[in-house]
Amino acid sequence: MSRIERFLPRRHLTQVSPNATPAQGNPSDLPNPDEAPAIAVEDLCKQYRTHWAVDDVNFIVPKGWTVGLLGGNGAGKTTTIAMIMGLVVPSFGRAMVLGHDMATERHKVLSRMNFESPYVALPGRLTVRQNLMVFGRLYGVANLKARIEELIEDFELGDVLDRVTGRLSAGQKTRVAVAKALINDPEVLLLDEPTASLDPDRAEWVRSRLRAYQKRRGATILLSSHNMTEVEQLCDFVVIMSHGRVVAMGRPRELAERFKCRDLDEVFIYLARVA
Ligand SMILES: Nc1ncnc2c1ncn2[C@@H]1O[C@H](COP(=O)(O)OP(=O)(O)OP(=O)(O)O)[C@@H](O)[C@H]1O
Repeated sequence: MSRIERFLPRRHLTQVSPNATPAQGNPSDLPNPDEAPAIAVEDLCKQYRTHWAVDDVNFIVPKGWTVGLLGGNGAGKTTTIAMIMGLVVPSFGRAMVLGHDMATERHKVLSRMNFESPYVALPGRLTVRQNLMVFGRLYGVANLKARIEELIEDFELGDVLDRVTGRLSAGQKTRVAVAKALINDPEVLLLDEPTASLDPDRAEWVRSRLRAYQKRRGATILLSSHNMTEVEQLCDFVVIMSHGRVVAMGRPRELAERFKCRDLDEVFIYLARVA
């Protein structure tokens, strides 16, 4: 049995096939079934009092893939991501990143990963430049000044660099937060609704920056989003959750065919009503 098959969910639909190709990649980008996935979520559960926020979730994210974690409000996406980051300890099961159990060994892997969410604010009283310096030092970035200069150029931060972060517009804060998330050139990037507060034009701009980063770095991205068009554009594969459980997995187009829907939007609405 290959490593990928070991992570097959017990009850739910298609897992990433070892013969699959990332949609955004090229045919040589087959996931190696014997290579450890970048992220492996195994029998993951989180109980809050009597409520199971995450209930026996299994999936993998092969190296270099972009996987979307979808589901309605309260489905368990943020709790799953928090366990993958090692911020919430699972009640049962484990979340592995680059071969390390995040509940016990996150110190070994934190410098190789990063996170962005518009709901997690950067320190508001620091200027943008100070925030980038602080997070760069926390992540132990070598040649930090040069890395910050690259990010200023990539994310067009020159005009806000010496402004206090807390007083920026939502769109400007998102640009800074994505730049912060890339400061350590992460191999694994977790994004919780990265474009939630942006207008369509800015959202597309951020997606283009993320695509460029993923391509240059070969990074692995796990992305939660309520924007199905965004997911179709960015993701090779999606995992859909409802009430703490995985209810469907597959490539966006395959899922639409499987559920006889026109697109992922319709799949989402269908599963939200029946799952
Ligand atoms: N710290 C907590 N204490 C108690 N219950 C919690 C806690 N965190 C999350 N929950 C509950 O767990 C469930 C899953 O929440 P979670 O935030 O993971 O969902 P989500 O899929 O990210 O939702 P949304 O799309 O609305 O952000 C919800 O019912 C929520 O109320």
